[in-house]
Amino acid sequence: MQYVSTRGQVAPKGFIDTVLMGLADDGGLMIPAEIPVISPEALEEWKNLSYEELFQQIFSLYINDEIPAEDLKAMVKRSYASFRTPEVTPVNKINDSLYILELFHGPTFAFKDVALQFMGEFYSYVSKKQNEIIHILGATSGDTGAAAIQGVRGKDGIKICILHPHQKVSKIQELQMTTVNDENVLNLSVKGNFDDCQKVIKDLFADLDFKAKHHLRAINSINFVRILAQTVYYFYAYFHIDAEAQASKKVNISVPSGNFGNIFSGFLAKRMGLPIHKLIIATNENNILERFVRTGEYKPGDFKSTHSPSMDIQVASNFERYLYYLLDENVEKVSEYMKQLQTEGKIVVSPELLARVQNDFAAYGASNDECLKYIGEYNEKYDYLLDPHTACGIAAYQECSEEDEVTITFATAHPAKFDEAIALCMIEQKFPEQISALLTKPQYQQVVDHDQDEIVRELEKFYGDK
Ligand SMILES: Cc1ncc(COP(=O)(O)O)c(C=O)c1O
Ligand SMILES: N[C@@H](CCOP(=O)(O)O)C(=O)O
Repeated sequence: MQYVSTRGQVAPKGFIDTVLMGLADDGGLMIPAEIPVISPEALEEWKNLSYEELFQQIFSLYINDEIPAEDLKAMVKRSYASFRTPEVTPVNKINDSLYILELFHGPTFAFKDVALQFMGEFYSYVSKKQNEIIHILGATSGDTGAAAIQGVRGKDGIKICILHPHQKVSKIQELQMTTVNDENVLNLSVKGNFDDCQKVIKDLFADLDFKAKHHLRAINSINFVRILAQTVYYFYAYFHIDAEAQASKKVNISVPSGNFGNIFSGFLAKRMGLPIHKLIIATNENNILERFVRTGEYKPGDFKSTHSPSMDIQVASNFERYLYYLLDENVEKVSEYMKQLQTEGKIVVSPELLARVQNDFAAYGASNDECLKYIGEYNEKYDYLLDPHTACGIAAYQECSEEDEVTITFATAHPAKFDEAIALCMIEQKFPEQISALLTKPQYQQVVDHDQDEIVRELEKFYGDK
């Protein structure tokens, strides 16, 4: 398997080089040159695999022979040993038309752990095997940062710097990141929003001299390995709903979305042959993706702080990967559209393309009030406490699903991470011990202006010259 850039200016690369490259050197995003298609017979055989076995099957289609099978197996085992359930991502049946895939049983209680625990292992492996210097630079609206830090803290040969928007993440997210005092971790709290943080890191990755000098590696979903690791639970979820529902109903998946990484993994799984009916994009009031699916116009709007802060994102990084497929893998057109986004501030697709978008996705943006309404309603009716991001997923399921369909909604975080919203619903929750323990710990972070030069100076100090 070779990997190419959505903008076509990078020579094809193998798997490990693709992961090390992160953002493609031409400013695009790396994607597989061809997507492998799984036959219905093979899918049938995969149904009974454990999470770890499924992971191994899927990855073996993408990694060539760059990682020996036994090394991959050991990495996967270590990655999921820290999860609180052997199923890794258990499926919970709520009623005959709704299942919830719980993605929050990892060390930092959010779906990011599923891919980032593996990525920590992967970077550690590559650092040792190939003597690579791994200097991770990432941006977070709260969950990626916590999970990435947890995945690599204290690991030899790796340093990690995470930019998060100052006072725009939940208290628990902030504590998860900033109570870590390992020498290889730096938290920069940037006076700005997530889009500002993401722009800074993308600009730094695009500066190829700076990137090479400091050995910058990406952990955000600009990195294809994140996308691939996230496809595993789409397969797992589908295989773990009732056999009868699989056989007689259309199966939708509703995904709380922001940077478009999680749902793009679903798009990939569908192209690999997983029989998903509708992929439902669930957003909050930062509803650029919903507006795109409704109107064909992709235009970042004004940033809003909502009850689901991890999805407070206007510029969805992985949109470019989807655009590549929407434009029939035409790299010139992708480059043209992305340039247009920069110069004119928007992309508008033709009615024909819009029809294809609407065939690929349904979408719904939940208001703040709806988010709280569903938290209260599901707690009362099903005794199930939704986190505010999952509540947006539920709102989208309620809005976009039909009678002959069954929907799997992804629970992307544990409610304890977002007690600010839960408290507004007048619900008192009991925190898991690992979260309560954070409340009394000292914090380590540096507050910086949203100023690239100031951030570069901090990075130069942290990464050093080697
Ligand atoms: C809890 C939670 N839900 C949903 C999302 C959105 O996922 P994505 O950015 O992959 O679209 C995020 C972060 O992005 C998140 O942290
Ligand atoms: N919500 C995310 C934003 C970054 O997304 P990523 O998938 O590109 O890492 C977060 O929690 O940081």
